[in-house]
Amino acid sequence: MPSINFPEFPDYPLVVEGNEAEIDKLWGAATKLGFRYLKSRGPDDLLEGMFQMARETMLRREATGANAVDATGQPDTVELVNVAKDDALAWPKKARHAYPSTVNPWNSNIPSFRYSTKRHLVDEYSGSETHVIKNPPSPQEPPKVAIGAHTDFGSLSFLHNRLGGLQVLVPDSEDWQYIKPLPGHAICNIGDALALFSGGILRSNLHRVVPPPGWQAQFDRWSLVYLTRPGNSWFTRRVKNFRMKNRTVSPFIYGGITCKLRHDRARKPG
Ligand SMILES: O=C(O)CCC(=O)C(=O)O
Ligand SMILES: [Fe+2]
Repeated sequence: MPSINFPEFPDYPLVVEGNEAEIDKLWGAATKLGFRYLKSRGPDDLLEGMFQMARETMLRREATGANAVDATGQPDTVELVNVAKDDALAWPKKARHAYPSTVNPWNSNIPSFRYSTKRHLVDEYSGSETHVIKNPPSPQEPPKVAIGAHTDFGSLSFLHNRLGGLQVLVPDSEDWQYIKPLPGHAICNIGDALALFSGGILRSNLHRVVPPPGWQAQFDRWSLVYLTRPGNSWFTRRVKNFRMKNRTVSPFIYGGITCKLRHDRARKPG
């Protein structure tokens, strides 16, 4: 198996001070696995509040199985409550979506909605959102995959979970490995937008959620993930397809960077 630490714990104050060893650790985590632990400053009350909000919301409307988890079309087993950053910051005004009354009181309380960089200005509309996810114990043997293999669509994702079940595909292998939840830590991973912005140097790694291992499997698994996306002005724009060696190449501009997608099957250039 390739040697990779699962995952690293870069010490951010030292990174900011310019400590070479910690910078190397962060760089290694961002380029090899795309996942790392992040010491989080005690958001436990907030987490509990979000889970309670989602419990009340899900009592009104249960919906699972919106996505397939594998190539056979097997549906997922999770329930979600999603809150858009723009609505949270505009609350009690509506920015984009309407929510059940159980959601609104909590919307403006999420500190990670204040995450800000040049491409992620707090006041600029974007697709950033929080997902509160519930996966009930699986009645089936073997238990069903809860969320199928995927990469995250955004820049950075910040995940809080208490039970196991999150697995990453070990780079250059076919092995799935658990990422253990650690008290006082969030799990931070790189998504597709940051992988694109970096020209593929930063890694957006495949991951999935399976029912928690061992004795944990008897409990509902709750997790909260905040998915950041660049502001809407950092748009994606198709340029023009062209043919190359029997392939169609679709260049597009994303956040000012030109990227190229190659389709294996030749299509008529657009
Ligand atoms: O619940 C988890 O542990 C991970 C969820 C996840 O990967 C996602 O929502 O994109
Ligand atoms: Fe994910």
